[in-house]
Amino acid sequence: MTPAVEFRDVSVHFGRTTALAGLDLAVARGETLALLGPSGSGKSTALKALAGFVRPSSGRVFLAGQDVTDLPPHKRGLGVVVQSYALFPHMRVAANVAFGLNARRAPRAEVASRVAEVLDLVGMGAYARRYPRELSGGQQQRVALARALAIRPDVLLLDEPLSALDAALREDMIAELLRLRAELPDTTLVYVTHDQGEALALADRIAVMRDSRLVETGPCEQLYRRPADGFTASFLGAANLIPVEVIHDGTPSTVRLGGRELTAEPTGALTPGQAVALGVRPHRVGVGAPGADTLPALVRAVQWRGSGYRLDLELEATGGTIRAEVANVDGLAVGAPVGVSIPDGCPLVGVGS
Ligand SMILES: Nc1ncnc2c1ncn2[C@@H]1O[C@H](COP(=O)(O)OP(=O)(O)OP(=O)(O)O)[C@@H](O)[C@H]1O
Repeated sequence: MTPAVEFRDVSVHFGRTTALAGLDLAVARGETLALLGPSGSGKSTALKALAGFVRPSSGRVFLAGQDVTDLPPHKRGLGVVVQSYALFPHMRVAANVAFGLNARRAPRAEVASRVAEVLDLVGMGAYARRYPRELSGGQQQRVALARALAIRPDVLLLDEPLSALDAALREDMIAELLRLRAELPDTTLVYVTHDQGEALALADRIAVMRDSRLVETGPCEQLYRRPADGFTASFLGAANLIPVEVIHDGTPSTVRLGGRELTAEPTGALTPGQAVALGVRPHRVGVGAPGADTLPALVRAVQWRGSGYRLDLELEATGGTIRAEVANVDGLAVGAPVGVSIPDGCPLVGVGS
């Protein structure tokens, strides 16, 4: 089926800065794709190239199979929501939401009913007569969402829509967006965020970006559980990347870590003897008394995080430091020797990429 959105080898340069390098990416109709990456990785540039706010230096952008690279933003029929709400301060909520419809010269009665409909959809039906300054940040963002939805876009672009909101409101808005998502099953969503929690909660698929490039893309659960790339593993879930040696390639594979053998899930081709990294999330690292079955380590730092403790542990086998999250530390202090256990079945990352 023709993708709703497609980037074909899209690059964007600003002077000598490469903001986006050779992006190839397709998004299916009705799919929610999160573009996830750290600050400056090129996510917003990709979204702007799609919206028509920046022109690709090379490559083409397609919407429903149509090459829109040369079309101005208002001819692309997209809904766009940005971080800063960008509502018109001198217009009431209803007029803000009606803006795109009026610009398209929609009949007055249709505008009125459509405005009421989308305000209800985002739970803001009672606020039509207010001015933006009379609304909270979360309410303003809902209005911005209603304004983007008013034109019934096939594709909705959201650029860090929750980043101006406080943590509690952000949680509410994620729930709200999920509800909205269920009501608009055919609308394609492209969601830019640097927050892995938001991406995992909202997206069907995540595209991980780093240094202007697409690193890896896949369904959320696959990227979280079996990331092929070390950057994905550490960015999505803060995995420790522990150097290990391949002993036996297969599914599962066997690797050696500090004289111990573990089974691990390969995410690419392996050869015995190869040095690779095991991706182990902090909550899967076991910490206890030193013993024959464990890897010797020293506690380098202890932080209380409310719900538990975060430990930095120096592994004797590698000399490197790994992070663990445990419920309690029972008197463990900095400098104490401990025994670390790593479960079988962690993914081998950075293989073949
Ligand atoms: N108009 C511009 N002129 C010059 N450089 C730019 C411009 N816009 C973006 N860049 C640069 O391009 C790179 C990618 O920027 P982009 O805004 O796409 O990143 P991002 O991943 O969206 O980051 P953030 O999460 O901080 O918004 C950065 O190095 C940025 O400084």
